Amino acid sequence: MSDFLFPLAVNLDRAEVVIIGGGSVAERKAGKLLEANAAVTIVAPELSGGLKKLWEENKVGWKQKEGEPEDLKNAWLIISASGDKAAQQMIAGHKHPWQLVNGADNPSIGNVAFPASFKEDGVQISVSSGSNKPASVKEWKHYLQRLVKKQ
Ligand SMILES: C[C@@]1(CC(=O)O)c2cc3[nH]c(cc4nc(cc5[nH]c(cc(n2)[C@H]1CCC(=O)O)[C@@](C)(CC(=O)O)[C@@H]5CCC(=O)O)C(CC(=O)O)=C4CCC(=O)O)c(CCC(=O)O)c3CC(=O)O
Ligand SMILES: NC(=O)C1=CN([C@@H]2O[C@H](COP(=O)(O)OP(=O)(O)OC[C@H]3O[C@@H](n4cnc5c(N)ncnc54)[C@H](O)[C@@H]3O)[C@@H](O)[C@H]2O)C=CC1
Repeated sequence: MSDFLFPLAVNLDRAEVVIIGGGSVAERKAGKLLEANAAVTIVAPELSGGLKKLWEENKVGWKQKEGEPEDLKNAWLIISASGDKAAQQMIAGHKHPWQLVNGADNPSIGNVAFPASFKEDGVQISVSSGSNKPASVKEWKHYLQRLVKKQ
């Protein structure tokens, strides 16, 4: 991933998002994407409890298998969240150049990252490190939240 990421605020309404992996990381990403009304499909042999519930409630799709090139075809955004090297290589090798990839389990295969965000008074405030510093962006988010609340 480049060390400069362009901040773009995106409308995800009904956008096709494919998540390869069905564990706790996939569950956190799916939760945020559903808030934005994206159309989320999980590809994974097994699902976490939270994702299983979302699938039972018809809120996400589920292909119960390992990720394959075919699964990426219609995705606007692909999220790599399996922690499986073979799946990461499959995504890096088969994604189209115009597709967005979030390398949640391996930032080097991705071109987009999820910032740490909060909303206050109708304004969304997002923090991104431009590299891979999730703990640092989380601290900045908490600092900014405290600052905004004081006023
Ligand atoms: C590159 C990036 C790609 C991406 O995922 O988009 C990425 C990558 C990785 N994160 C890792 C660890 C954790 N990340 C979190 C949490 C968050 N991570 C987020 C973003 C990003 N994480 C992107 C960069 C953002 C930037 O720097 O600008 C946030 C902001 C947004 C979100 O995820 O939604 C959200 C906080 C939101 C908030 O609080 O608001 C927690 C949980 C926690 O801290 O509570 C843990 C510890 C989990 C544990 O240990 O249990 C690991 C190590 C894996 C390992 O070593 O095992 C990798 C991969 C690697 O480094 O290889
Ligand atoms: N970006 C972030 O915020 C964070 C990233 N991570 C990284 O993300 C990865 C996943 O973490 P967890 O969700 O906690 O793991 P987990 O072990 O709970 O879940 C892994 C999931 O991937 C599935 N899977 C395994 N091989 C697969 C394949 N070939 N195709 C499709 N699905 C497959 C499993 O069935 C399971 O559903 C780890 O590599 C970890 O290092 C971890 C914490 C935070």
